[in-house]
Amino acid sequence: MTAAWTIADARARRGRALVLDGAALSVAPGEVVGVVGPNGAGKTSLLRAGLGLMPVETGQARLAGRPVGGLNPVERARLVGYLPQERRLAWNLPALEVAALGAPDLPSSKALAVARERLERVGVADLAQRGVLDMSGGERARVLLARLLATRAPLLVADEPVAGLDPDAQLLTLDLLRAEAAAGAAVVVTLHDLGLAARSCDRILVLDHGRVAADEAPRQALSSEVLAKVFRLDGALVETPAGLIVAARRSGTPPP
Ligand SMILES: Nc1ncnc2c1ncn2[C@@H]1O[C@H](COP(=O)(O)OP(=O)(O)OP(=O)(O)O)[C@@H](O)[C@H]1O
Repeated sequence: MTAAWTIADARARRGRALVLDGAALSVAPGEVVGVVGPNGAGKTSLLRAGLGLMPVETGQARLAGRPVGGLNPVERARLVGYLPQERRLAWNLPALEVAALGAPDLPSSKALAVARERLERVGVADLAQRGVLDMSGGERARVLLARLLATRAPLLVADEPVAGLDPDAQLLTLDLLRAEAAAGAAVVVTLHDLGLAARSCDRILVLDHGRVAADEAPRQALSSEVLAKVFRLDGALVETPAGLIVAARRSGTPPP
């Protein structure tokens, strides 16, 4: 099966600093890949480089087997829906219209119908007519998730989609992304909650200083060794009735 997205040997700088140092990623249809790593590890840079949104010194990125650099914006938008980390919005459009921006390929009435359904899925149908700048941060984040889901793209890339969301909305977000994967999409999501990543992702890519420290099933990727080396945590994945969680304390600190 052709991978939905591959990035190989990505090397990139921000200013003079090397922020990607040979990083790689691949995701197949039906798969949810979590990208984790400490602040500044290069997660956003990897996504942006792989989508052709940031220059690279070396590296090859392909969407559905096609080099990203050779795609025009319309072709790229058909292949991937992207939720950037920065939730910046300039215009105070109603939530419904913002969500409908995810479906520019559809006639307006159909795009609005898709948008309405996605707003329902993310639990903010009652805010459909509210301006997105007149909402709480978490409500706005849900509207932007609805916009991502409205793309119906075969690859969904979400950069910290649960930031600022309440616990129920965090779990709902991952459930919705998992449902997209079950329906055949490839999903890549960056997360800081390692337990949520372990419970929700088929595979976890751990980035450390722009390099891949692990790219495996959650139990292997988030081993105690990786938690110590990459995250400077003394900890372990623990099975609970609700699934895996990470129990950890900062390395070198005494138990409570
Ligand atoms: N606009 C920028 N200009 C200069 N350096 C930048 C810029 N954005 C990011 N960087 C640097 O690039 C490196 C990687 O940043 P990146 O945003 O990819 O990390 P991240 O893993 O997504 O971090 P976080 O978890 O904090 O969101 C960091 O060292 C960061 O300081």
